[in-house]
Amino acid sequence: MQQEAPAVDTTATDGPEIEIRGLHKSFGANHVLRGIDLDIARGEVVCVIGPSGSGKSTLLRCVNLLEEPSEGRVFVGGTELTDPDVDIDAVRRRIGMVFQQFNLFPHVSVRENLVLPQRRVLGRNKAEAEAVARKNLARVGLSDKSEAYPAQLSGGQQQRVAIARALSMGPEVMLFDEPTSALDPELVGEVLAVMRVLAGEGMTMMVVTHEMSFAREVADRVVFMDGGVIVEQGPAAQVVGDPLEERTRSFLNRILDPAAAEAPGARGEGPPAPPR
Ligand SMILES: Nc1ncnc2c1ncn2[C@@H]1O[C@H](COP(=O)(O)OP(=O)(O)OP(=O)(O)O)[C@@H](O)[C@H]1O
Repeated sequence: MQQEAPAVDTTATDGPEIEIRGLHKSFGANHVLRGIDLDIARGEVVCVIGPSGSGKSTLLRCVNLLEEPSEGRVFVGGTELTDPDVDIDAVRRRIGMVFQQFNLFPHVSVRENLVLPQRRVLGRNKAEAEAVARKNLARVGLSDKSEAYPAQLSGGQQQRVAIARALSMGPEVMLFDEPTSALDPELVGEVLAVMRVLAGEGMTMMVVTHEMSFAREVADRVVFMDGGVIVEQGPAAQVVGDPLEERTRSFLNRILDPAAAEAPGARGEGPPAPPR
């Protein structure tokens, strides 16, 4: 029987799980990524922050070749995605991606949203796909919604289904592109809680987010991008708490509104909201 890959394979490997070298991406005359070098270790959680248009989503999309880099190399688990001879579909299966929009199939149940991709893409039999679906719905706390349709769920629940769907494919790494940006504020926490559990399990994660609380509390490393380059990176306590670069500082000042931090009722610690 075909087994689902474990969330983390601690037996492998020496090199980084994600390796990005000299990555450039242009859309016509718009040179969006201007030489990105980034290594992400197995089990590491990296948050990518930066102003709108700085190239964060494009970077993420280049990591699973939803966008084709104009120049540079990308490796996942030691396999070069940018090698023209690579079986890109096979490599992509090792990479789970969660978007701002959940993109669930609206006309089938939650359970079938998890089962169908496993059957179509991985060729799993029905019983096995159902078992994996059950396991991953439990993992995101939605076992009781298995027979519901997406429209019957809240946005937070739909995003948790989208995460469970990605996990059902047994990925080695998970990419999150602003996974909470489309959610009402009261629903953000439940999605972050699921991501926090995954991080605790040792999943390799690359997360584009404006959620500074998540970056501070969960990320092993924060990468600040501006103008298509990495301006600075390091532990969240440094990059978010005490940035070295003026560009990082002014970005953080813009999003972490000091007025809100000092508002009556604020406790003076942790990031104010909004933005989160
Ligand atoms: N498919 C595309 N075709 C043309 N231009 C694109 C495409 N995707 C992104 N861009 C451009 O690339 C630039 C960077 O966009 P990107 O979405 O990567 O930035 P971002 O940092 O993720 O911004 P945001 O925080 O607003 O999502 C923008 O100027 C955008 O218009």
